[in-house]
Amino acid sequence: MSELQQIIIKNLQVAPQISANEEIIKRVQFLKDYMLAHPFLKTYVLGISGGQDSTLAGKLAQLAISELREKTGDNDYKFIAVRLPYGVQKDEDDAQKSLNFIQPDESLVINIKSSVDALVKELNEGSNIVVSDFNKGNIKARQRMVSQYAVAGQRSGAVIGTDHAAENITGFFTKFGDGAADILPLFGLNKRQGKALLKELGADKSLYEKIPTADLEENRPMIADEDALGVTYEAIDDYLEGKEVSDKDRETIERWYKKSEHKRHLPITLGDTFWVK
Ligand SMILES: NC(=O)c1ccc[n+]([C@@H]2O[C@H](COP(=O)([O-])OP(=O)(O)OC[C@H]3O[C@@H](n4cnc5c(N)ncnc54)[C@H](O)[C@@H]3O)[C@@H](O)[C@H]2O)c1
Ligand SMILES: Nc1ncnc2c1ncn2[C@@H]1O[C@H](COP(=O)(O)O)[C@@H](O)[C@H]1O
Ligand SMILES: O=P(O)(O)OP(=O)(O)O
Ligand SMILES: [Mg+2]
Repeated sequence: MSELQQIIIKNLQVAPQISANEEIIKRVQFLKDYMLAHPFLKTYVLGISGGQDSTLAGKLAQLAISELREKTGDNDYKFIAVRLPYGVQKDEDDAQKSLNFIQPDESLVINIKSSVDALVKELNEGSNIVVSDFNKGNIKARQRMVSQYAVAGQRSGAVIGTDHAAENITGFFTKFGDGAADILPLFGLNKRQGKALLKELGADKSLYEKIPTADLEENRPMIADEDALGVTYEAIDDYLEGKEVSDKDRETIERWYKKSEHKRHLPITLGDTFWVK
């Protein structure tokens, strides 16, 4: 294993082997402990897309909140699931399947289309900035962030993020979009470990075998993360478990890792040295 691979595994806290059951217990406990340590907080808020990660994070959050209610007798504790389609979502059925599995205390729908389109129009007509389809995709991700924080702000909530090691390593998230959150219950897991947790939780296969997509671009609808990245999650997961991968896969993974270093830090300040070559 190269020195960089060892550093990445250590930084992203990935274990080569896990017990799915123990990971579920540990992560549900983490969500409960955080809330109990901050009595002002009463809700967890999370966007549910129909993908693997939000299904898992949502289920863990609902389990944590249900247990908190039972333990404290405080019925203000709630998990709030938020559907955030841009117009009509192609895979809405999957999102409904995910909600059905999670059984959230509350379920909201905030359509981000009008606000995203209004900003794109204003940029174009007011400032002559023509927004590309790719950049518009990142605006969608950031509008989802704004929406979730609006709900959290009204409901004494904390926003859950779904970032995990297999996304974090390549920086495959929109900076301050889906990358912005208050708490990350999937941190340290790779994609196959996330699948194992969903299986242990009794999720339908279709929920964890779904092809991962950010689905942000209109010119390339539902494009698979793996196609956008040029590397498979199998290879990324192997790399994160300290296994050998092909030279090509290693180069691709490490290129993404280096390019996205700035996303794994708070805004850069005087005195920061992580970026110095
Ligand atoms: N269809 C899809 O799958 C899809 C669509 C859109 C985005 N994505 C993915 O989501 C991610 C987001 O895209 P992105 O990374 O282009 O956008 P981003 O907004 O997350 O990050 C780019 C921004 O980061 C800042 N930045 C860039 N380099 C920096 C540096 N060295 N130091 C400090 N700040 C820096 C700049 O503000 C820049 O606009 C990518 O991984 C992309 O592939 C996927
Ligand atoms: N369409 C969506 N509805 C609700 N929440 C969404 C939607 N798309 C994305 N999200 C949230 O963002 C994260 C990251 O998604 P990626 O597929 O990894 O880009 C996702 O887990 C949801 O919480
Ligand atoms: O974040 P999600 O839930 O959309 O999962 P995926 O990244 O697999 O699309
Ligand atoms: Mg997705």
